[in-house]
Amino acid sequence: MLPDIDFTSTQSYKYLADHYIDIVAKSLKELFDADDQRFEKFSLQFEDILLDYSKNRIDEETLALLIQLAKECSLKQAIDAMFSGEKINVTEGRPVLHIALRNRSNTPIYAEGEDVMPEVNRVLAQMETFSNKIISGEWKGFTGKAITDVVNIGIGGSDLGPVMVTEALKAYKNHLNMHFVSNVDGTHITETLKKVDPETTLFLIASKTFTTQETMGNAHSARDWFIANGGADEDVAKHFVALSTNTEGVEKFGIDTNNMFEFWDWVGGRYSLWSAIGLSISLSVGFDNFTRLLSGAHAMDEHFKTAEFEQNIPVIMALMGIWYNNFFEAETEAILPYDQYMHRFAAYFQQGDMESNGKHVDRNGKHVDYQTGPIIWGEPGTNGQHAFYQLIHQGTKLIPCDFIAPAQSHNPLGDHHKMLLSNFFAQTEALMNGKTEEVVIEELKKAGKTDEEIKKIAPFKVFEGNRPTNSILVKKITPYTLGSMIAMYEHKIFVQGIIWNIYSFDQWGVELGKQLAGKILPELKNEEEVTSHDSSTNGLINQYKAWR
Ligand SMILES: O=P(O)(O)OC[C@H]1O[C@@](O)(CO)[C@@H](O)[C@@H]1O
Repeated sequence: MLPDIDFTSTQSYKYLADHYIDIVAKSLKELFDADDQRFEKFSLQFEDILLDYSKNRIDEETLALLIQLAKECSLKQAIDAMFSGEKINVTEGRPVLHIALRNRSNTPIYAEGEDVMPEVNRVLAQMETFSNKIISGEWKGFTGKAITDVVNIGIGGSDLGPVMVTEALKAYKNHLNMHFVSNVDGTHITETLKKVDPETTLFLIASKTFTTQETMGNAHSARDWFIANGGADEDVAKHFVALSTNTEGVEKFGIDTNNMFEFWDWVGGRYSLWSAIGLSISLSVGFDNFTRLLSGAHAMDEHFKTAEFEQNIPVIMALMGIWYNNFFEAETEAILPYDQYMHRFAAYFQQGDMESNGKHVDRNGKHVDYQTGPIIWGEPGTNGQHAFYQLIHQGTKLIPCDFIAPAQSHNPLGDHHKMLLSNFFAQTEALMNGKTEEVVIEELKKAGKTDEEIKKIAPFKVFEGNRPTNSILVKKITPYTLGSMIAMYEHKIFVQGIIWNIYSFDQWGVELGKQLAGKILPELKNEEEVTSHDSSTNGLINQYKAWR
């Protein structure tokens, strides 16, 4: 079972609260000036991934206390509980075994007493065979043509992972055109269908539950379009496949269960890209690259499961986050990949982190009296520098940032990669050191400014610095290293949930909005004035009716 510990009552928490007073009085610059071994002490390498966490507001005592906190929260017990298939998703009564989906060593992993690996491998084999048929052109549409376009219809974990990975691995993609439809806004499916030919398009209906309003709505519209453009009912099997846990729902929609790629309840939606939900990835970059993605994640799983906390990258990342979230009162974390292919990486972990740890009751159902999950956001560098770095550098909010960059580019064009990386290195240095008023004044004098001018402008040009960052340098973003990085963040999220004593694998918070939308939808289908809600909701609905 999961431990049940209030981390704020632990000894290390109390020591950390005291220690915070000391550490906050020291600037990062002072910490670096005092110890020329900081980089060596506060960086870890896992295969081709380097985590430099030395630009954090920590010293050796901080790290020791944070690790002690993890131990006092019985983190190892929790890790073992997940990997051994215990039902740690307690409110849904399920194990959490996305690690089994990428268990390339094939050691037995048990869910409810049954080794899940034979089924995992069956679906992987099905994905391989199908991917090869589509990619090779062996699979034909209803007019005998090969498939040229794949449309994945899904939302949340049935969309964000496939989108992020197919974008991040675009350098590996084949001839198939990939499209992703998620929003129930008719624009999304309409704009996509304009681009594809019913004779050569394959639709993947990706939905763990096969009940999600957006996905079912889009799937029915896609099917209607297919039939209206030459397809017949008997042709649906050649152009529609389902990725789901819900066999009955798939059959009810009218997809042949031979065209169903199954996954299981012990796979959370936001942790499902490793499952049949990853079929679009396999189609886009080939099954071999999909298995390399799995292998990279598996390697990180083994690291997470076995490494001492001091050497454990996901644990260290998690503890840095706890330090800022619960002691520095930072409310957000930015993920800033200096790689254009990784442009959806932060968006992916908006669901991954915020749907996992955006919880306000602990595992006893008691309202917490401390902060839990942070707000996750971010955009690729260098674009973010021209959008929100002003606030990160000179704003009043503390924003811990993860800077991510590949040493090698897939597109080594002229000096572009050196320019990109010069910014990657410079930003964390600038955030750490800032720029003092003395230096500002010196620069303004050199620029020939008068004392009067200097007096006016200098305060606006001062950078406090002392703004913490992690730097994650990866040799090259490949299917393998991407898999490792995704798993690295997944396990960071897990660790934080354990320390905050919350359940990270349910998502009851997404239900109320859906429930109320279900009540409002029929009200929108008539012309009557609506009075059943508060005055705001009534007013909005009635104005909509007047204007439509
Ligand atoms: O895969 P499906 O069952 O269609 O769910 C889609 C998404 O909807 C949720 O908001 C849950 O309702 C996410 O957790 C999930 O990834």
